[in-house]
Amino acid sequence: MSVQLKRLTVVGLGLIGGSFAKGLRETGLFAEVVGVDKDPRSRARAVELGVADRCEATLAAGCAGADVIMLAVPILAMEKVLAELATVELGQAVITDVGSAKGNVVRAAEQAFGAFPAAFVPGHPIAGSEQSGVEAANASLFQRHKVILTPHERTDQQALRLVRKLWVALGAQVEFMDISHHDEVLAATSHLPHLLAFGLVDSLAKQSENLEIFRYAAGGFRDFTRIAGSDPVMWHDIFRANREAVLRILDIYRADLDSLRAAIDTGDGVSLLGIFTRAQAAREHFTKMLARRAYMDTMHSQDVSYLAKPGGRLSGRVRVPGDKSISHRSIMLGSLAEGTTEVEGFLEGEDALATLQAFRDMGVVIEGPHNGRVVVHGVGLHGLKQPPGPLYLGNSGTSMRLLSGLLAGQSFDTVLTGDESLSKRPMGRVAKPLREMGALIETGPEGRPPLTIRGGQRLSGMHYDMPMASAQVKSCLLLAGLYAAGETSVSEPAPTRDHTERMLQGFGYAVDVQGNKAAVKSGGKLSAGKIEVPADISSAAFFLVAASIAEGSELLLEHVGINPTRTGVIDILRLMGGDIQVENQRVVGGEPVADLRVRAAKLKGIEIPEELVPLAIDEFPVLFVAAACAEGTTILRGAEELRVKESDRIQVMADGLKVLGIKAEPTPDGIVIEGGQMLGGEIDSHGDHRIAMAFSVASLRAHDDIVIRDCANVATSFPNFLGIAQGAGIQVAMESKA
Ligand SMILES: O=C(O)C1=C[C@@H](OP(=O)(O)O)[C@@H](O)[C@H](O)C1
Ligand SMILES: C=C(OP(=O)(O)O)C(=O)O
Repeated sequence: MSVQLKRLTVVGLGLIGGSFAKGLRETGLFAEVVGVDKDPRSRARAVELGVADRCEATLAAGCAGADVIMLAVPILAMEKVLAELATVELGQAVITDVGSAKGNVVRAAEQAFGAFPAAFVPGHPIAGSEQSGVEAANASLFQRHKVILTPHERTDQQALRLVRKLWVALGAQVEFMDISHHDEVLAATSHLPHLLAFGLVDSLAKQSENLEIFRYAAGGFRDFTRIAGSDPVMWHDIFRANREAVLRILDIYRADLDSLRAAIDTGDGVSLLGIFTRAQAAREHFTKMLARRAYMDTMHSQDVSYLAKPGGRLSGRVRVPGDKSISHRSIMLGSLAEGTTEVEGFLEGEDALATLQAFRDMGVVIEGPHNGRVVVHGVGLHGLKQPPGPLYLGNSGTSMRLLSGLLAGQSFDTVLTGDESLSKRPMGRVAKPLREMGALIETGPEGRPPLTIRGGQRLSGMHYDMPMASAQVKSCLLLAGLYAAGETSVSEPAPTRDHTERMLQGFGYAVDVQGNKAAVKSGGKLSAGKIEVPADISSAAFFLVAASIAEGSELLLEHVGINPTRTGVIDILRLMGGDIQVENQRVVGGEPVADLRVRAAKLKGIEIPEELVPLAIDEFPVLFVAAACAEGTTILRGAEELRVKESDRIQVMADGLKVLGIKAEPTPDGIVIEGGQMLGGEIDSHGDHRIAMAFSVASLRAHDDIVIRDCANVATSFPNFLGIAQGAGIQVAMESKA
């Protein structure tokens, strides 16, 4: 139990000061709460309303013997109050404030006290309301609101801890920020929007036909101008207090407004679309961020977990989302092409969206995605622009590796970053050959992200013999080859997915493929076209295994891409005794597509042929589940690449299968799995989407519930996995936290 403090003094009994006083009074942290206000009516009301125990008219009387003094006066009055406070005997009192700009308060404190007082903790609660005055005081006003504390370098740590504790006691979320950064951020996110709202309403109101205008002013006007109803005096004060920061952001906005004007004036539709699509995406991102915060609040930042109930049977027809590899490439090549590329069936998963956002950041106008439809306004091979900051690629290895090749040939520098999993994945495999071509690339320790790629280098074509079978490395070098002098060729130790080669050819760019070698020459151009993305066989794989292992199942998977460099999962399941029929084969946009009919079958353990490994590389987690349901032993070799995916998929799957009671022994380059009866248990997916989905499928043959932890990343490759899985007959759902 902490000791009760003696006295809190709140100077200024408006909405914020009154709410602070009332809230803390209710916590009982202080023996006494004293209010100071010039206005006798506010003082009387404060006592009547239980905001303060007593009130005083002067600082000297109110602050005597205070442990904490909160300054909640209007921001322009702060200077005067601080000057007066400096003349009062303050003892050990900690001082804090709630001003919406911090630089001016800090300067006023320095001036008043000679030097910034160590006991002063500047702060700013981001909470307000259209109401004002002590009558509006609300003890829960700050609950779940952010409070930004901007300690000065002289601020005492103990004082800071105390002020933080008070805000936390009021239910606020406390964050720390540098003083000038606070003022810049608030100028941009709060002050500028208020200025625009006040300005627009005034500007329209001054028009002679204003009555007519307002009569037709509907939702857009109302939404945009709601904040023009705020307190004019308070805002007048804020713009004077935060003058510099507001002017800086206002000038930036004025320049952008001029560009908008010019685009309208000249009929430049692509620029307008660019601005609107970028804004819409940013706004959506921001809404999600806010929603996630709200969600974390109530859920106490727990992970997303799945609960899979044992048993089930699959039936019906399923169309899984679009192919991830092809979706990435549709954005990349569409951006580098000349003309407009229309994409259908685009995967709206986080990985492909990370690629999309990266190209938006490099100035490409991209419409959508809307129901899988994306329109990319290509800028040509040399039309990308330097992004404003690092390109954040989330969980996506494909984005980072392919982009590194493409960016090595640009005239500008870029930095590529990713989430915790991507930050551990090896990038030396692309950095090394790119450097041999003349690229300048810095990596983090041990060749891991972030990658800094220096622009303006002259790349030379070369031949590279890949030490591992990797479509990402191959694609990376071919993309760099578009910018390298002469010919760039790559040979691979085993066939890997060839979507880059196919799509380049589809865009009219010559790729010379001879056996295991692919080559491009620079100097060509890409011509935009139409792309139809088939359903992703890597996502379909969960259902191929699910229907194979669940007795009595029959399922039709529609419109699945069956590019021969991707069909290892079908071959392996068939070797295990699986019953899969390929129906209605056709070629769509240069990629073979079919419907896959799968029926339950008695599976048997096999030695997986090594040449099938790269052709089923992403499907092994769920194939291991098939092996666990098969009779006998399944042996995998030559698959060490699985150890450097989103997780170490050999180890993580072995650990999970063991939890379920299956004998699974990892080897350096594979695994040995004995088929058997799966029990239930709790599995850690290590944030790996394919592990989470694989164990959801395992539940069909488990004896008990399977709880799968850390499943949020399923959205990277398979949005709405739960909905589709449930529809087909797998009893998996988000675990509800009772
Ligand atoms: O080129 C691609 O789109 C991919 C290639 C594979 O990676 P590697 O090249 O590392 O094997 C695969 O695992 C990944 O999901 C997608
Ligand atoms: C390995 C995968 O993706 P990436 O390398 O793009 O992260 C995957 O989706 O299984």
